[in-house]
Amino acid sequence: MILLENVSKEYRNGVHALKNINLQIEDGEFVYVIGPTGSGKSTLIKLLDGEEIPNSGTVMVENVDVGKLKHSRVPIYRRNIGVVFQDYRLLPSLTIFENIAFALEVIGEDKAKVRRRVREVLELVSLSEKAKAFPNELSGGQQQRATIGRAIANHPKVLIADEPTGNLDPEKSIEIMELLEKINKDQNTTIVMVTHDSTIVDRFKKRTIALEEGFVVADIMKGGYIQHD
Ligand SMILES: Nc1ncnc2c1ncn2[C@@H]1O[C@H](COP(=O)(O)OP(=O)(O)OP(=O)(O)O)[C@@H](O)[C@H]1O
Repeated sequence: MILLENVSKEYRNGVHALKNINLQIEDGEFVYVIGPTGSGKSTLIKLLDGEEIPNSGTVMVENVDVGKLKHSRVPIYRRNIGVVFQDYRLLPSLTIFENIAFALEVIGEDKAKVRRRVREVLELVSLSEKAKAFPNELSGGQQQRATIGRAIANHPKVLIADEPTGNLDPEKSIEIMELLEKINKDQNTTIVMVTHDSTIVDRFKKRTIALEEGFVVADIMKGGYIQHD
């Protein structure tokens, strides 16, 4: 479960990016976070993945008080959540197989187990044929599928995605959404996805949290309002 209680974030330059956010996201939910530019969406993601800490309030992810994590514990915490960005962030000098394997090797998994899991993940994201290719030999959609594969390799209970379809054309965006839905359904992975893409939000209906100027202004459950701050 993800729980934010009275969370505020003010950057050092005085910008109040998030103001008194209260949110609860249950295990296995698939939630969009939408809102205009500068409304605080990425800041919310950064609080969830431990990149930023709140000035006040509590951010709990799977019983971890993320805002109170020691700096040195953040990488360890991140191993148990998957993160996907708009710009893929694959390591260019490693093959797709190695990129996914790397995520498991750093947590000390043994080699045979890593190989088995990477093959499984490549199959799931439909990239088995691209195992030996390098990121720059893949299309944007394929690179994003590889990134998703890397993010879920360690069976995270939570997957956080910041504009995962932001660089893709509509057809490829649909493919990515279908993959995320499959992960959400088959593995019961909780997914929090920031998006600007209203076509996707309209087509794949899900709970939608809307931010404006750092406030949650709507929390819409597949079409019906459930909360308005
Ligand atoms: N590291 C930072 N230091 C100072 N201010 C920041 C920092 N990161 C974000 N901000 C400010 O905080 C506010 C919220 O930014 P945030 O990136 O969370 O918005 P966003 O909704 O993700 O926007 P976009 O849709 O453009 O990505 C903005 O006013 C932004 O300028």
